[in-house]
Amino acid sequence: MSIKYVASSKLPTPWGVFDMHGFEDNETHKEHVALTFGELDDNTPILGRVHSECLTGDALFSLRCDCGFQLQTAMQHIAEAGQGFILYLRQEGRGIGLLNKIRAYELQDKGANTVEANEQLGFEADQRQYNMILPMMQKINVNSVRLMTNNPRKVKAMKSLGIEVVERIPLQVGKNRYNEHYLKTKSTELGHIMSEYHFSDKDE
Ligand SMILES: Nc1nc2c(ncn2[C@@H]2O[C@H](COP(=O)(O)OP(=O)(O)OP(=O)(O)O)[C@@H](O)[C@H]2O)c(=O)[nH]1
Ligand SMILES: [Zn+2]
Repeated sequence: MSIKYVASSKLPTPWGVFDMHGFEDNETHKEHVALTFGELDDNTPILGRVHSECLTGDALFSLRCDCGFQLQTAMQHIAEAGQGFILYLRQEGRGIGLLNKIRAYELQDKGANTVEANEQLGFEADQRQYNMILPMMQKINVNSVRLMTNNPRKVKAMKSLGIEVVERIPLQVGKNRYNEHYLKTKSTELGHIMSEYHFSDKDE
């Protein structure tokens, strides 16, 4: 894998003005983005989030998942803290791509859960890779992190790359009647820690 830094600019948002840094993966030709806020001092653990692309949740206001809510809340927390970063990784649909995610949603509309739908399409439940994180973090000068995530496997993947994750900060936002079953499946099948949520027993 070869990640090339391309350019940086300002990104004004409702929560404050971030700096946006663009990267290109020369193997997959995916274009990834890092957002930073404030001065990043590499001696202190930095509040951050590694967010996987979800066009439907992040841009189209979908209530099927929690992605958009997590992204907005993370940006808000970072702005409030005055310092932090977001890595926005272009691995849509846990790595299967947008059109396959829509295929998976079609199966979920017919009763499959999020894991079964991926498997019925011949994919693993989660096909994401995280190797691009390291060169991106090196470029933005962060090596120690307080990570906003409910996914312990993401923490493990980052630690195995040599990144110090000093704290996992839960990011349990956006539960609604359309994603309750999905969030419960993430907790029971994919290992996400959703302890702040109370799930009803119906639907199982
Ligand atoms: N294949 C598939 N991908 C989905 C589905 N719902 C969300 N995604 C994708 O899942 C990715 C986000 O992963 P999640 O499992 O929601 O969360 P996470 O990144 O592992 O963990 P957090 O840091 O807690 O958000 C994004 O790429 C979404 O596009 C689904 O039903 N099927
Ligand atoms: Zn989503």
